[in-house]
Amino acid sequence: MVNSRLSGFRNLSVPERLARLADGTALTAADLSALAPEGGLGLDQADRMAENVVGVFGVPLGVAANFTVNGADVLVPMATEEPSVVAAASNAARIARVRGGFVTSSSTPVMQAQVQVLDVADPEAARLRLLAARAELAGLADAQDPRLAELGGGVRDVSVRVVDAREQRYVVLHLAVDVRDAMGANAVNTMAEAVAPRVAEIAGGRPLLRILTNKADLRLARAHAVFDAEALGGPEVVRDIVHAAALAEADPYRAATHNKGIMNGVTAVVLATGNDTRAVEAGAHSHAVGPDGRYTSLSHFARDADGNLTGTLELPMPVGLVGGATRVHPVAAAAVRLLGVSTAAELAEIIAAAGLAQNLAALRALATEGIQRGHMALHARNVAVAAGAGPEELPRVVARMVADGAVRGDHAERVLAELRAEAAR
Ligand SMILES: CC(C)(COP(=O)([O-])OP(=O)([O-])OC[C@H]1O[C@@H](n2cnc3c(N)ncnc32)[C@H](O)[C@@H]1OP(=O)([O-])[O-])[C@@H](O)C(=O)NCCC(=O)NCCSC(=O)C[C@@](C)(O)CC(=O)[O-]
Ligand SMILES: NC(=O)C1=CN([C@@H]2O[C@H](COP(=O)(O)OP(=O)(O)OC[C@H]3O[C@@H](n4cnc5c(N)ncnc54)[C@H](OP(=O)(O)O)[C@@H]3O)[C@@H](O)[C@H]2O)C=CC1
Repeated sequence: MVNSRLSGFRNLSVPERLARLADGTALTAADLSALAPEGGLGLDQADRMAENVVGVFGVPLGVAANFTVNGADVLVPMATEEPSVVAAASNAARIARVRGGFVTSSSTPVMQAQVQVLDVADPEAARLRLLAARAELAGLADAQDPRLAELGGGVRDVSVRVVDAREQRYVVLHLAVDVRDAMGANAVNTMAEAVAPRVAEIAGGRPLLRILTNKADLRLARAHAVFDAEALGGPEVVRDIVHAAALAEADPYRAATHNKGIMNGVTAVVLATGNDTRAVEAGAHSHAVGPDGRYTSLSHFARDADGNLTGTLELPMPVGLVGGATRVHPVAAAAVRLLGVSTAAELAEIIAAAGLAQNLAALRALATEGIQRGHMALHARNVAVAAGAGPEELPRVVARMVADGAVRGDHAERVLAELRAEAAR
């Protein structure tokens, strides 16, 4: 079993970190070479994944430490260009660990496709006719993907809505499909296109859009954790994190930033595993709109009877282990093996835990010393490089900027000039 408590991991060199991962995880030799600087996505592979390819864009892949999810330790791969994200996730997971880590759950992996029908004379009557034809439509859809049915997936429901829009009243049929371990977009889109002519015939109209909805509200992942008051810094910190979360619930201006903090964690794991970041982002933000139409926070924090902080997060999580780039991209395949997950549901739940961890780390920083100290100390490396610091100069420029409390390009240039003048003397 993996021990995610990687003490001192940050102080190792990259090859030392890789050697540490090789020991005690399911990573293969091929995975390790895919993670090495000269490994990864080759141009040939890249050329098959997208169009007009001229190169490969690298993004740092980090490993968040300290995660315990449902009683088992897990190492969480995160692909992100943003400094302090991996540190913050590890930091919050370390705090969550004190009280057992994250407890997660998820719904059945059901994605939905929509079929829009236009020019229907009596939309309400058409709705009832389509509902009466549910079994026929489900059978037609299932016939498109016999493999999915063999794997225990397939159509779970057929529903019909009448949508009053600017142009007219549309009949919109939904196919709800259990897509098992796929993200499922291609699978449900194929089904939607296949049933559309028959749907239009029954409704007495013209079919138009036949596409999945990214409001994947039937495919939810949830994470919960108790954060120990003392480990957080005391009862005042718990109190102020609750106030910070309350503002996010009430104010869309704050909610957008609060949710961006959650997505710092979510998107990094989604990208690392080769999943569709846009689909997950779209699902998350649509889920953040409550029944009253207001945009609010995806997570909730409260003080429990013992004075500790409890945090919960629920969001759509359309991610897969098959299809898309998940198996094609060698680094994504390595990331999945590092996680040790064998179902899309397990992956979805770990991503929810990473989102909650990220959110807690940011809120704790914001409710105490502010974001700049921890975040800017790590961002300082980028500022120093942009100012022209070489590898030898980097640690000294970073240390001076942090000590001076001035992590800025102009200050980096000044420090660099001073260091070079000193060296020339
Ligand atoms: C940055 C820290 C973690 C420093 O926090 P610290 O208290 O100085 O950290 P520490 O040195 O005491 O270390 C504590 C643990 O954090 C991890 N850790 C600590 N440093 C590193 C590192 N360099 N590399 C790898 N791991 C690191 C590591 O796990 C370590 O445990 P240990 O290994 O020592 O037992 C803290 O200040 C923090 O969590 N800040 C939040 C940062 C954050 O949220 N960044 C995201 C970017 S800001 C943003 O985009 C979103 C936002 C903030 O606007 C969202 C919102 O408004 O809600
Ligand atoms: N709006 C959006 O979000 C859209 C997203 N996309 C893209 O669609 C892609 C994801 O589509 P997706 O349908 O997941 O990909 P694929 O069609 O590549 O993979 C799904 C297929 O894999 C096969 N399969 C094998 N093993 C399993 C298993 N254990 N569980 C489930 N299926 C299995 C199934 O049938 P079989 O063997 O017959 O293939 C299934 O239909 C992503 O690249 C995404 O970016 C596309 C359009 C729109």
